[in-house]
Amino acid sequence: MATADELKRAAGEAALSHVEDGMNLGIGTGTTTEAFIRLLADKVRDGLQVTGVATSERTERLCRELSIPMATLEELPKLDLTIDGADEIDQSLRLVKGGGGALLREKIVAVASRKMLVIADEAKLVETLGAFPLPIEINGFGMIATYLAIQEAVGELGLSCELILRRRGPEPFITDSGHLILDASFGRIPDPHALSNALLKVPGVVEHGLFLGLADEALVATASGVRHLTA
Ligand SMILES: O=C[C@H](O)[C@H](O)[C@H](O)COP(=O)(O)O
Repeated sequence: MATADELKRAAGEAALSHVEDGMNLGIGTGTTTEAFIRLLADKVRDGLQVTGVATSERTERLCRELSIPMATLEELPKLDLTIDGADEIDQSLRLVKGGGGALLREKIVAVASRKMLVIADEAKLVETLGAFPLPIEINGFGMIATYLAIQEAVGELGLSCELILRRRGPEPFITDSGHLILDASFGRIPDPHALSNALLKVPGVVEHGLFLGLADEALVATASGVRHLTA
């Protein structure tokens, strides 16, 4: 029986074959992506030439520690490929992301990429999105007003959710871009597009963790091998 770490490594290893010499690569955030980064660093040491653009400060630090050449998105505004993890993946490759709080930069980088490849273990595959709490990145100004406006917007869709301010210890969690995160527990999200549109109409919402129509392919590691899914 493979452990979760072994499955993450298997997905990361499979992703390496999608990386070509000379690519400008968006590099995601999270434990699965970290397994990929370590394998990528070995390839770079062996002569593979890539330039990475990180989706978080945490990823930037790890890549630099491992001597992977890095650039900013300002320097490389168009990327060949982004490789990133996910918290949930449905059959249409719609995703929930942001468990690590990197959703905003992850989405900006994914949109700047010609292709997004998701890497994950099979525990991330779901029939319907929503069991994992949906991260909603909000501006700190008027937090309570934004909280109430989200509840109202969600209610208009006939949904209800528990909204919890993410914390790191006793303090609110602050994203790399200086915002807060509300984790929204829906149980299930019957219409992700409708929810996405409703959330983005709330002015205090900066971004949410629904990635719809962004992932092109996914490599999902299972006990019997890595499944290659396409959108
Ligand atoms: O903000 C974090 C990201 O969206 C991660 O890609 C996601 O939470 C999956 O992380 P992990 O590979 O650690 O399960």
